[in-house]
Amino acid sequence: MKKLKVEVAVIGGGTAGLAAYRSAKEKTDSVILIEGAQFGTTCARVGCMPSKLLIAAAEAAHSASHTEPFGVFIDGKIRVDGKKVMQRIRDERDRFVSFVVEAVDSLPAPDKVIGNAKFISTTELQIGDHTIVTADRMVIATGSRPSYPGVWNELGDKLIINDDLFNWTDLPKSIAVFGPGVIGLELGQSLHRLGVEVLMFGMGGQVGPFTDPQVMAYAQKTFSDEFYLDADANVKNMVRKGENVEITYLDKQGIEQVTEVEYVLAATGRRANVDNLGLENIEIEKDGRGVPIADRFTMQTSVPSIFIAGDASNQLPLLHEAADQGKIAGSNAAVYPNIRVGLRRSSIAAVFTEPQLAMVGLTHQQVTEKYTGCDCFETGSVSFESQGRSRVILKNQGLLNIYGAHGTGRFLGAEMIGPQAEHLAHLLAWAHQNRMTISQMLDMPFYHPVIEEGVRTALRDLNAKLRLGSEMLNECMECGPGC
Ligand SMILES: Cc1cc2nc3c(=O)[nH]c(=O)nc-3n(C[C@H](O)[C@H](O)[C@H](O)COP(=O)(O)OP(=O)(O)OC[C@H]3O[C@@H](n4cnc5c(N)ncnc54)[C@H](O)[C@@H]3O)c2cc1C
Ligand SMILES: NC(=O)c1ccc[n+]([C@@H]2O[C@H](COP(=O)([O-])OP(=O)(O)OC[C@H]3O[C@@H](n4cnc5c(N)ncnc54)[C@H](O)[C@@H]3O)[C@@H](O)[C@H]2O)c1
Repeated sequence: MKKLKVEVAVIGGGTAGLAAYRSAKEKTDSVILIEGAQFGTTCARVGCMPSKLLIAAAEAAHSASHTEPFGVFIDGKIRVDGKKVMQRIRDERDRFVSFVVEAVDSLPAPDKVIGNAKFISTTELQIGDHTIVTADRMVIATGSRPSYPGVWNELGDKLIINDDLFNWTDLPKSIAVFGPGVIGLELGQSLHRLGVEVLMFGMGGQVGPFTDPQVMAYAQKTFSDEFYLDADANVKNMVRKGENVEITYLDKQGIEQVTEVEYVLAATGRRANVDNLGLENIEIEKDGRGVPIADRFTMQTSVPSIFIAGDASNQLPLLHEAADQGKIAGSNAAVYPNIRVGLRRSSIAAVFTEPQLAMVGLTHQQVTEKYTGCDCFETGSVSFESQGRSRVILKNQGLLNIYGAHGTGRFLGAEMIGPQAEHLAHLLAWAHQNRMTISQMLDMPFYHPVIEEGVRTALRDLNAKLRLGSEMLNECMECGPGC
């Protein structure tokens, strides 16, 4: 058994682990990075990037087949070549992965250890069956994996997760997607737009990441209008039938249906990779899901010398959060016990469906919990259905709800479904981090005709409800038509 002794050991070589390694390395040379499978990151290999590549192909197919309302006709058949679609996704994905792998290759060889890490004690790790690492401080950055009912494994290779989909060499004819959450919607809608027959089943009515019932209802209707989506499905049975899966379910009218699909995609949420880490060998405070509890400003767990970052922390499983948390955790592991609070940005999340979905700042649920009882907040809204620029480009679907505080007039948060929500969300997140009031946001420039004018309408609505600024005018003469 090889023995290594270091100041800082980072477990997991994904986005959070790499950020932790880099920031620890700025403070001490005695750092190792332990990777259990392969470098390249979840984001590049099976997450953010290949999913956006699939969405891009779907958008191309969808735009090409929706030109007629503009008076533009494509004579002849629009053909989706599944093999070519998947080839581009895999090629581009491999390119993104290669950049990460190249960066890892450039790190000093002695700093990298390959093998699964397990805690023996708070200062000792067993790596595979070959190395014992003694480290004064550790960072857990082991990511997450899909979580689904174990009984589905009986479907064998007909049950897939996101990782499998991006290795396809062709598109299937049909798929049942379980989980209309972020991953299910992005992948399910794309496959539908590429000509795959999609059935989507949810649980308890949840659609997307929303907590605002109005915005969620809008999303449910919008996606249900496009493909079969039952957000509170009653699936009676699911069995393998040769090369297909037979699903028996009650449809939305309560009538039993039996259908066959080529694949079942489990997109029913993710769980932190902390269950195989030997945490039972150390006394560390965990939440109900067995995830070490950590201070979100320092990423320190209840064992002062152990820090956690990225999806493993189960705080906000997003790429930029993994990078930020990794930086904080790595830096604090290096300077412990003189740990510092790291930069925590305003929260922002975007889902790349069409229409896009986004959340900024406090969610509706958080605002309601914090401000109910004192009648202290209001909601300003805009529908994108009549919004000028959105109508011009025929992307006029969506609803934006913005929350603001009485008295201070401060912008608290927003949830939205709508055109270019990824960009609107950034504007709003920057305003949120700058602690702007609704009036200050309204003092900012708005061009015409742009989708951002819709944000202005919601802000005006909100200010009127907060009884700040001028009364809401239904027809704003100076704004330009349809703003
Ligand atoms: C389909 C999909 C789409 C997504 N799209 C987006 C998006 O558009 N935008 C966005 O912000 N986020 C997106 N995400 C989320 C984002 O990918 C993750 O939040 C981010 O990649 C998490 O990084 P991480 O470093 O925590 O984990 P990872 O990158 O998974 O790294 C963890 C590493 O730890 C290793 N490991 C695990 N256990 C051990 C062990 N015991 N010992 C040693 N090593 C171990 C793993 O092999 C892995 O390499 C998406 C995720 C998915 C699945
Ligand atoms: N664009 C992005 O930023 C992006 C894209 C993909 C993933 N992600 C990250 O990955 C995380 C995980 O995404 P996810 O989609 O796996 O989880 P999720 O929590 O967003 O969605 C899971 C969905 O599955 C449903 N569900 C649970 N059990 C079910 C069952 N048995 N049958 C049917 N439905 C069931 C839930 O009600 C929920 O709607 C996200 O929270 C996000 O942080 C981000």
